[in-house]
Formats: sequence, C-alpha cells, structure tokens
Amino acid sequence: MTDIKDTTLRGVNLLRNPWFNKSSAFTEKERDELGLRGLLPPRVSTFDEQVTRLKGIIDTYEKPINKYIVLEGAHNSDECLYFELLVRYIDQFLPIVYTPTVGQACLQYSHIFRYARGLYVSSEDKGRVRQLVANVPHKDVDIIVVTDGQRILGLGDLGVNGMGIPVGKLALYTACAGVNPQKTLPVCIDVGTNNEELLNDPLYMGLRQKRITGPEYDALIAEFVDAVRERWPNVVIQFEDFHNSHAYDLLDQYKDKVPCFNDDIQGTASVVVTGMFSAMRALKQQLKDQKVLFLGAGSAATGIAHLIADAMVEEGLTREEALARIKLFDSKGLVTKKRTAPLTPAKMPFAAEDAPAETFLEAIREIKPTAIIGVSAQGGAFTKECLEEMAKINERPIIFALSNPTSKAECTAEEAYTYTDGRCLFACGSPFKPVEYKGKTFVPRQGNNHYVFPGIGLGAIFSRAKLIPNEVFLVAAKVLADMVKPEDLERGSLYPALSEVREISAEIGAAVAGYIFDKNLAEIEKPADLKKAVKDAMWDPKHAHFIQE
Ligand SMILES: O=C([O-])CC(=O)C(=O)O
Ligand SMILES: [Mg+2]
Repeated sequence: MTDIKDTTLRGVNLLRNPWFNKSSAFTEKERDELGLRGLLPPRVSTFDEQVTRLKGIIDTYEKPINKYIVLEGAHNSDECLYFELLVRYIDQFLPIVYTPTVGQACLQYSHIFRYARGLYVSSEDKGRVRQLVANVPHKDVDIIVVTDGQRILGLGDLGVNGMGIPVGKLALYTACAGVNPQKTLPVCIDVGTNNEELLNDPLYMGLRQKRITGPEYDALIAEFVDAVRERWPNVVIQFEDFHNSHAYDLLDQYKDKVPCFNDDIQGTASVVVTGMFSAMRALKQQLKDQKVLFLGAGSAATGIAHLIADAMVEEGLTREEALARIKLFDSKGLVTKKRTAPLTPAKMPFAAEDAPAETFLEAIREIKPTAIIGVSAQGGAFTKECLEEMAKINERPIIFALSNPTSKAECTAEEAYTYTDGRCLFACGSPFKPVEYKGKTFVPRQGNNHYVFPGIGLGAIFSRAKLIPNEVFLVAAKVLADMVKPEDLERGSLYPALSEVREISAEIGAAVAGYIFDKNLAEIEKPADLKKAVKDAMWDPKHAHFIQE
C-alpha cells in the first residue's frame, strides 16, 4: 500500500497549491476523482519528464538572475519538482538559489518579487505578532531561518529585500539535509533600513523608515520568539545575516533559552575550522602551531577565531596561548588594546598589545602568519603583494578568501594560486572554477556554512533539542573534515564534493544529534541505530499519491 496524502483541496485549488501540486503528473484516476479532468493537457507526464522540462526551460536563460526567477516560480508552484531539480543538479543550481546569485536576487528583491513566501514581521506589528504567526498555514514548523536584513552576505543593509536569504537557506535545508519543506519557515523582521537607495526606490517593499534599534527592537524580537515558540514549542531558530551590533547580543540572549544558533558566527566558524583541519592534514602539521591573521573583525571573524582557539586548546595549548596565536585586522588596522573606542567582548581576547602596522601587508610582514582568513567584504583586499608575501614566509601558506558574493572575495582562486606559485592551500566563500597552474589543476571549494548548517539543523530537529550548545560546531567540523578524501586534498580541495552533501548532512546530523542526546538535551529517546534513524527521517522529493491506484 502506498501512503495516500489526504487533502480536501479540489480542482484548481490543488493546482495552485505548491505543497500538493503535481501539475501534469496527476494520474488519470486523480484527475477524475479530484476534479482535475480538463484542467490539464491530456497526456500524464512522468516526474522525470517534468524534471527534464523544467531543466530545459532554465537552461534557455543565460543570466543567473533569470534562472533564479524561473526556479523561484517552480518553488512556488510545485515544490517537489523544484527540490528534485536541486537535488539532481546541486552543483549547477546551488550557486543560483544560494550564494552568489541569491545576493543579486536580494539586491533586486523588490523588483523581481512575484510570490509571497514565509512570514514578514514589521515594527508596525508590535503587539500583534501572535496573530501574524497564527496566519502561517504550516501545521508544524521544525525550523525557522530569520533575518532582519541588516548584513546580507557582504552586501550590507538590504532591509526587507534580505528575505531572499532565509528562503535560500531553507531551500538548502531541504535539498541538502532532507528537512521537510512544509516544516520550514523563512522569516524577515522589518524594522526599516538605513539604505538610502532602497528608501528612495519606489518599488521597495519594506517599511520606509530608518531602522529602529535599542529596547523597541529587542522587544519586537522577543515578541516574535515567544509567538513562534508558543505555536511550535520545539522549533529551531537560525539567526542569519544580522549586523554585528545585534548578532552576538541575540545569540547571548537566546542560546540558553531556546534551540537556536547564529549561522554567520557559528556555522561559518565550523566550516572554516574544517578547512583548517584539512590544511593541517595536507601540511602534516597541527593547528596549535599555526599563526592566524584575520582580515575583518566582524561576527564571522570572531566566531571563527574563537572556534579555532577551542580546537587549539583541544590540542593541548592553554586558552591564553591559543588566543595569542590569532590576530584581527579591520578597517582601523590591527585590533589592539590601545584603541580608543572600547572593544567588543568578542574582539577583546584577540587584541594585540601594540601595532605599528598600518596596512594589512605590513601586518603580514610583522606577524608572519601561516594563515590569512578574509571575512572583510573587501573585494580584492588580498593583493598580489599580500599573497606574494605569504608565499615568501611560508612553504605552503593558507589563504581563505571567504567574503561573498564573488565581487566581495578578498582574492580569486586564480590570484591565490598564481601569486603563491601554486603552493597555497585555498578556500573561498563564493564558488570559483578549477584553476590550471603550471600543468596542475586545482579544484578550489567553498568554505561556506552550507556544508554544515543543514546537518546541524537536522540533528537538532531530529533530537528535538532543547538547546544547541556551541560544542556541536566543533563536532560538525570534525565529521566534515573526516569526509575529505586524500584525492580531494591532492587537488587542493579542503572540502568534500558538493554532490555528497546529503551524505555529509546525514553524518553531521547524526553526530550532532548524538551529542545532544548524550548531554541530555533531547526531548526524545535516543534510537538504537541513530545514523539509520536520522537517514530514514530525511525527506525525499517524491510526488504524493492522492488516490489508491
Ligand atoms: O550565505 C552564505 O553564502 C554564507 C553566509 O552565511 C553569509 O555570507 O552570510
Ligand atoms: Mg549568512
């Protein structure tokens, strides 16, 4: 017996509902019994034919943004088909529904908007957020990705246009980790924008006001968290692309109360530590012997820096020794204790005593790092001179240019390999094509949190986690690093192939769930075969049957 999906929807209402719509794949019997006869072309399509048809349409568009628009159309008309396409062609379509094209989509969001999706909570909804949450059609929500649009990728404040990011991240939850799409909810909190260009754009769809902040902002977020927790008590909340000025505060406020994490601080840290573990394997060295210099000192930088310090401590350093091996360089120069403006608690532990270095190049010369990590959103900031200097100091320098989208990358893959004479260990934040250099082909891979957040969320959802401790991000990094094969390292890849992402997410999900069970943070009993149970719980894009055939 096949499972039969129960719905009271009939006729055109079925065709208009992306959760149920099978379009031309509705069977003869379904057409008869669900009031669909005559509303579709006569010949019944197979799922494969539908995938071929949709892929064919998308392939006719050259510009990535147009592919995005067509894909979102599918997302909003036949979700199952959309996800099957993503799963089958993940390499091709991840850069569309996610970094870098999603960045372009966010810039133009109010101009390409066709379908409303997810939940919008604005500062005008103060006092009635519960009602808004009650309007959400989902019976159960397992995971929310929420942004306030203030730091969208490396693009800055995009206000309500930032909604593209939660939508994209959740698409990855389903495509990469088999989270049921009907249990995911993208949320945008609109408290205004300080982006003048958007405020002056007649089509801009968000509130036309400067951002509110302070107690009013905190109260709106609190009302939102309370309302969603009341309706869906186990819901996992992923904070995404909040500005530094809120990111740590929100995490500190909620991490011990609700199952939540900040992907930019913790997810990014996890994946970058993976990259460092892989680099250590290639170098046959230990993390505790590295000296790391960051360009950028925002939440991603300090999140990564703290997790690298944790990993160094696991290798035997004292925390003080670990912190001393890491330095941050931001728009005001090297972060030092001498700064007049007070340092945030996240930056403080990494502050150098003193710094004559004025430029990043001087800082490299002075500190002699083994690794430079770019999280600055300054496109091209790893100049030829910086890269050459790194190659002079190190036999095999570690170069991570993580800012995205592509225009914000600190250097390209080609620049990294060329200016270090093909000797660097490289990771990027946006996708770069393989690079040929002196007869060798390098395959750079993305140190992007997409390798870990879907699996971490999956583990938290599966175990019905009460909280998500920071340790799971190191757990995930180790699992991911173990999945990097010697052949990957041989080609300069510090991460596994994207085609393996569902397997990766299942492994990370099981390990994270395992940690949560062992710390007594789970709401359910630990299954005997955890890996199998997690894998079995993953959703596959398959059209439902509505009628016993
Ligand atoms: O979305 C991405 O590609 C990575 C990320 O979280 C960010 O840059 O904010
Ligand atoms: Mg992000």
